[in-house]
Amino acid sequence: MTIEVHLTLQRENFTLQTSLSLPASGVTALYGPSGCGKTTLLRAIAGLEPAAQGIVKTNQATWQDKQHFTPVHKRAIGYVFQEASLFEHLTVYDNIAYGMKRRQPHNRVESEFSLDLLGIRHLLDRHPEQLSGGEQQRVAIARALATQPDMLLLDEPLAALDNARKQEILPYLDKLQQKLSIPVLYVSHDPHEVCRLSQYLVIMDEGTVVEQGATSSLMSAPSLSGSSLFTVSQPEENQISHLSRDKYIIKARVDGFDAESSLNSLSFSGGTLLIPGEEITQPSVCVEIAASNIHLTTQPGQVSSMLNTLPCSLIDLQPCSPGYLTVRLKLGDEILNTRISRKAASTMALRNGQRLFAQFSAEVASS
Ligand SMILES: Nc1ncnc2c1ncn2[C@@H]1O[C@H](COP(=O)(O)OP(=O)(O)OP(=O)(O)O)[C@@H](O)[C@H]1O
Repeated sequence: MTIEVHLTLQRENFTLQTSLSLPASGVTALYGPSGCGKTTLLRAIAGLEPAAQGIVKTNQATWQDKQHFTPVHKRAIGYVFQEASLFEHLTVYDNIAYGMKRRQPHNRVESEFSLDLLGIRHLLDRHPEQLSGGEQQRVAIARALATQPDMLLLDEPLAALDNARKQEILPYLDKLQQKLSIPVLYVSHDPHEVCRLSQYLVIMDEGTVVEQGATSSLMSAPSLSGSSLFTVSQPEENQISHLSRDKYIIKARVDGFDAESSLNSLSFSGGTLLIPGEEITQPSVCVEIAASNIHLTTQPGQVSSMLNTLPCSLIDLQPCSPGYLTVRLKLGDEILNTRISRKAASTMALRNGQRLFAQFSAEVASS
């Protein structure tokens, strides 16, 4: 089953034109530059943009088509904005009870369940001003879930939080995405959040959908690899060092932890990754690999301080700066670039299509 969203909205200086078939469960991230129309799309799905024409269909109902338009209060939607916008004069309990009054007749999400899932049971008697920003957002999500929606819309729910508060709330969002049976549409500017929380990804630009697909495969799609959408660049000091400072973000599943050597083992399409440190408790994480940290060898068995040695194939070599070449590599489904001197490329007799081994260290990405 899918959610069908085919909408057009004409504003004076902006046109939204989207055609989407989204998974009816899990988290779909809407990602794209500021002003590309992410919020407008969420608002149109919620029925807050009556001028938007087209079709919005969920598993449960048709909210909009040529013949009819279900008003916003009749769409079974939970909507959370950047700011928690709780009722200041009400306690946490009463804020959530307010959501329960707007309950849809068919129950899908238990309020009790979301109190525990979001870790807010101990906050029920407090007022919003007695809560941290992260706690306020968790209450706002619980209030939205209390309406027992068929779909949860989260519009950059972490954008107003500082990094410490973001780190505090992310594990709750991890749990939410594992336990909720309803679909979640999650707007974000942040590739780390997209990678960590979503299974499906919609990339937008100028009111249209540029790409859509599984997050793990889209993040490394060749068509995006040059766009820096999912590479994290530090400010450039000079052009030559630019490439060597890029980082790649890969979504990996956590498979196990070896307590003796404090080593996490994770898997992705390219094989098994080893990451030292504390035990990772989430089921999946985003992993960063610095392009400058990728070393190439023609043999797998060479001893190295890099923990990971994975087979890859060389797609092509391009000149990038005097004495250097950019090497494009395919590692599982991922496409990664690294830089190598012309001299090393000639010593290793590198050629397109060659099978190589990439040695690198990886770390868990922090948002
Ligand atoms: N109420 C409005 N009236 C007219 N134009 C609007 C209105 N709200 C947004 N816009 C315009 O519509 C376009 C899309 O805005 P929207 O807020 O959907 O983008 P966004 O991708 O969510 O941006 P951001 O990431 O900065 O929140 C922008 O050009 C914006 O200026």
